[in-house]
Amino acid sequence: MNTETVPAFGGPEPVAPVTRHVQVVANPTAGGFRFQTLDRLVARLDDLGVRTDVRLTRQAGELVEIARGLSPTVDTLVVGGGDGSINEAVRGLVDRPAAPPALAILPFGTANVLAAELSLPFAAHRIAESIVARKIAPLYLGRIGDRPFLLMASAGFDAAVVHGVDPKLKRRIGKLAYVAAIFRLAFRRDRPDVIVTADGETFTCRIAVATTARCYGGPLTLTPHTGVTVPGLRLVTVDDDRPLALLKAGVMLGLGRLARLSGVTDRAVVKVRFAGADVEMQVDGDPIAPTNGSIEAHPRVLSIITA
Ligand SMILES: Nc1ncnc2c1ncn2[C@@H]1O[C@H](COP(=O)(O)OP(=O)(O)OP(=O)(O)O)[C@@H](O)[C@H]1O
Repeated sequence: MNTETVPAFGGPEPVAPVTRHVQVVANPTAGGFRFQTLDRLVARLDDLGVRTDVRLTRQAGELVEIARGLSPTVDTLVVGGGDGSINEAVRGLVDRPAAPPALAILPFGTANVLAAELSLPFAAHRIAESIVARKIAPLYLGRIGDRPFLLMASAGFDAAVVHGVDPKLKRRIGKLAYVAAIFRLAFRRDRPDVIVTADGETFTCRIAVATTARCYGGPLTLTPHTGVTVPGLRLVTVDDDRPLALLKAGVMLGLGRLARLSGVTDRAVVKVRFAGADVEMQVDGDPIAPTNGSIEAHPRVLSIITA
C-alpha cells in the first residue's frame, strides 16, 4: 500500500461493553428472507437474557430513519437483510450526533458481500451468541458526495449491470439475474468511458471501483489490499470491458488476482471522482444517479459485531 497517500483514520467510537438492548430491523423483501430465522434469533437472544425489539421495514429507505432515530438505550442494531439494507442502516447511524450502537448482521440478501467479507455466521443461534459475546471490529466506510457507503462506489460496466438487473428476476433467481444482465450487456459497445480523477491524476477506463471492501459480488476478491475493518480506500480500474476481457476478469476475481491482469490497476487513494457523459454508477449494489461528487473515506468509523 502506498502509505504516503493514506490519511490518518480515527478509530471506532466507543460502544456499550455489554449487550442489553437489541433492536432488530429486517427487510422482508431481501433475497432469502425467512421469518423462521428471525424467530430463532429472537428466541435465542431471549434465552440469553437480552431485551429484543423487532421491526420489519415497510418500504425502501425506512431503515435510514429507523437507525437515525434509535432510542439511546439500544446498544446493538441488528440488520436482517443484504448490503442494500445494511447500507441504509449505516447512513442513519453516521447521522446520529451521539455515538452509534454496535451493528450486527442477520445475513439475508442476494449477494451479501459484507457477510462474505467478515465470514459472518448464517445460523440464527450462532448470530445471537455472537451478539452477546460482542467481539467488536471497526467498520470503515466511504462516502460519495455526502452519501455514505459501506463497501464501494463504482462506474462503468459493473454499474451498468446493476442498473440493468431486472428486480423481478432477481427476486426469482437471485444472483443468476446478474449473470443474465452481464450476458445481455457485455456485447453492447455504446457505453461511455469512465473519466477518473484520482488524487489529482486524470485518466479514462471502462470500469472504476472505489472500495473500502476486499470482496465483490459475494466472496470474490476485488483487492487483497483492504477490507472493511481496515482503514483506507482503494481504487481498482479496468481498461477493457469487451466480452473476452470480462471473462478473464471474472476468472481472476475468483482467484483473487484481478490486479495481475494487464490493463487492471489497484492503488491506495484518498480522493477520487468519476465522470463521463451518461456514465452509470452504483453504490453497494444499488443504482445511483451519476454524480461527480468526491469519493473518500468517511470520517465516522462504526463498530460491527463479528463471529
Ligand atoms: N419493505 C421494503 N419494501 C421494498 N423495498 C425495501 C423494503 N425494505 C428495504 N427495501 C429496499 O430493498 C433493497 C434491497 O434490499 P437488501 O439489500 O436487503 O436485499 P437484496 O437486494 O436481496 O440483497 P443484496 O443487496 O445483498 O443484493 C434495499 O436497498 C432497500 O432500500
